[in-house]
Amino acid sequence: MGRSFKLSVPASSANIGPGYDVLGIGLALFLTLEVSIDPKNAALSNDDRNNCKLSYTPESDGYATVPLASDENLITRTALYVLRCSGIRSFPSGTQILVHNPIPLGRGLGSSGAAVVAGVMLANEVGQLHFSKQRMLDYCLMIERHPDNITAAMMGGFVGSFLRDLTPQEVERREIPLAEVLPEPSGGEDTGLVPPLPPTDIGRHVKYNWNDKIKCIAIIPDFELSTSDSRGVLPQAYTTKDLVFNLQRLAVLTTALTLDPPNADLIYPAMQDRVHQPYRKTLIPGLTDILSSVTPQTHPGLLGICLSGAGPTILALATDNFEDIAQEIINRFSKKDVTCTWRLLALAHDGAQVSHSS
Ligand SMILES: Nc1ncnc2c1ncn2[C@@H]1O[C@H](COP(=O)(O)OP(=O)(O)OP(=O)(O)O)[C@@H](O)[C@H]1O
Ligand SMILES: N[C@@H](CCO)C(=O)O
Repeated sequence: MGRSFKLSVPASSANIGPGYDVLGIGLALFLTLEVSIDPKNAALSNDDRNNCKLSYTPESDGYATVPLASDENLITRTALYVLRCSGIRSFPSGTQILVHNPIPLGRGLGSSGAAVVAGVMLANEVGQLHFSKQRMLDYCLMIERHPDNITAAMMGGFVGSFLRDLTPQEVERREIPLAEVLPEPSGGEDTGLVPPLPPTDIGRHVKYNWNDKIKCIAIIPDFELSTSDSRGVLPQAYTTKDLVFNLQRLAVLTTALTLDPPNADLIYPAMQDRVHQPYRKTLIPGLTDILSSVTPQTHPGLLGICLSGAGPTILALATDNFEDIAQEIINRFSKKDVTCTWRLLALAHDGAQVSHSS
């Protein structure tokens, strides 16, 4: 007797200006997986050594480029890691997975966070592991090691998160290179080794309220910027002045986004940042100009503007005038020969979900 289920995981925008590696919001743009497990289909799955036939819908971002071998694809590789931590070496016989991914890859909208969350939830379902969302977060955080996108994708809503202090032994476990955590694309034999289990209860988070009048405009440049490259340009140390600048704004912003009516005089300055955006301008043509010249005064309805995650997407929060705001940013990017698309997105309040059909 076969079984099937569907997973959905929201996109996310991290940082929201001053909350580098802290704040995230789930966005109503969903990575979905349709999963069926039927031993009768085992023959169909024999193209893969881990019993898994993976495909993407043609409309998916990355349709032509993402690897489909289960030990190379980020979603299934993550799932294999979680299964192997529980002593399960592969997917159940006859596993078929159809992925639909509308989240643009490498643009700062949490595509990798959603893929990792989907992978952990996939393992939890196929392996019938019965993990809580909190324990699943631990597994996600072994792979994507900052909590902002992961927490927003798993829990949904507007969230703040941090990683608890770890003991020296736990630190050692968490700092194991990713290549030793995730199963290596092998083309060879499964070594049978049990990968390092994540420490328990690593991530702590809180869900803030959100004024639903505030909508998210994502202006998405047509080039990819990997998170690791975008983290690579950040300094190792900051001045007290710059840290205090961000902390003051962060404290005000988390409540400012809950107030009614939304107050642009409070939100716009509270979304300024001195920790990551100034350094990332070298990777994103026109960034400084866009962040400083599109304001609530030039565009009524705009509340605040920032880089989404590691970029290059720009996130504008607004109550009105969405098309004008997006078009202004698109025009400014086009002066730097960057073309863009844009989307108006609501908050995804609920985070990752699984639904069973039989
Ligand atoms: N649905 C998916 N299926 C397979 N691989 C994916 C998927 N989503 C993301 N990835 C992998 O993650 C990479 C993008 O991750 P990266 O962290 O650089 O960007 P991002 O997550 O989109 O941005 P940010 O973390 O700033 O929000 C892709 O190039 C791809 O290798
Ligand atoms: N906080 C992360 C989000 C991207 O994953 C960064 O800005 O690098």
